[in-house]
Amino acid sequence: MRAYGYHSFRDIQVNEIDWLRWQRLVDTVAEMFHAPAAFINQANTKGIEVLIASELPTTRYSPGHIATIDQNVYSHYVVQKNQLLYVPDASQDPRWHDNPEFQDDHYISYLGMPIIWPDGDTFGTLCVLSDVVTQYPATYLKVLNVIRDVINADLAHMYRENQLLNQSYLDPLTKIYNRRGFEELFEKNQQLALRLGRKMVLISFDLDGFKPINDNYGHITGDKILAFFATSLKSSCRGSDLVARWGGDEFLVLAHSETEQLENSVLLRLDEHLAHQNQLPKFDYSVGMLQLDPATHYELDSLLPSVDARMYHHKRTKQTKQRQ
Ligand SMILES: Nc1nc2c(ncn2[C@@H]2O[C@H](COP(=O)(O)OP(=O)(O)OP(=O)(O)O)[C@@H](O)[C@H]2O)c(=O)[nH]1
Repeated sequence: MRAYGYHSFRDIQVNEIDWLRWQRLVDTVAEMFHAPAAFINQANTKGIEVLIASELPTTRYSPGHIATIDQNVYSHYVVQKNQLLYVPDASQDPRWHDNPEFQDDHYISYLGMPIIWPDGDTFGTLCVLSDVVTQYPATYLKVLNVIRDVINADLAHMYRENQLLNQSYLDPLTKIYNRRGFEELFEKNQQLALRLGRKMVLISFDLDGFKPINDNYGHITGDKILAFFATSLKSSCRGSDLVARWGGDEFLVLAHSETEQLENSVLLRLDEHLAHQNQLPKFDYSVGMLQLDPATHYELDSLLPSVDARMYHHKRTKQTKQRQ
């Protein structure tokens, strides 16, 4: 089965206030259904990811939990069919006998509805799971439907607001975020990393000898190099990473780091991109990196001198080697 190619939620800004409202909705759903667990899940390239989980001791999955694309979980059905699914008793329904939610975690009943992006794609699910056989009355389904409509409306609002913001957040030459966009989205990404317990890494890039390139080949070629570097950098990162032109020939990336080697793989992919072009003069870059701990709240201003110092150290090391 193919991964869902939908937008990542991390591409759009979510205010803490929206998170809190969604948390209240999910907790209310669990309470109303007397259910041990309720969730808002997102279908993304990793599978089905829990975004919001009911805050109950009986809720077995936390935000960030992922059911991969090959696991036969209930929400895949809702997303793929884009329709409601009610399973009152999975033990009576052979479709679910290999579902780990049922087999391993004993969630025998499921009621879920699709949440929809404003462009019509399925965003994910609002769902209630139970460890006993259920027989929900029709009014319960109606109420869940109304709550789902509220979430759809919230999502549409965030999406539109984001589109407007994005216009003032983009650098016109390179079409990646500008300084303002990076500063604003840094905080949102930090909140999300904290919520999902994810490490992040801040990476600073500066092109080497860019002034002589401008002087020798002209400003237009300089512009093309900046645009090419930005595109290469963006495609070397994941959709959810924050990639920005900080100014001039300086770029910043804030990457969600799930594996220790993430930053190295970004650089490997970037070098591969840069090596596979022969239309523009060859150029190189210097890079500095800083690991961010999810439990610490950082101010961007206080991180920049450290990450820049690492980048300049790299630049000086290369310059020294070249002189030898
Ligand atoms: N073509 C072009 N050049 C730009 C743009 N913005 C800044 N620059 C030029 O980028 C150059 C950056 O110069 P420096 O910061 O000294 O960098 P450098 O020559 O790469 O030197 P090192 O960083 O020490 O390797 C300056 O000459 C700026 O005029 C732009 O939008 N387009």
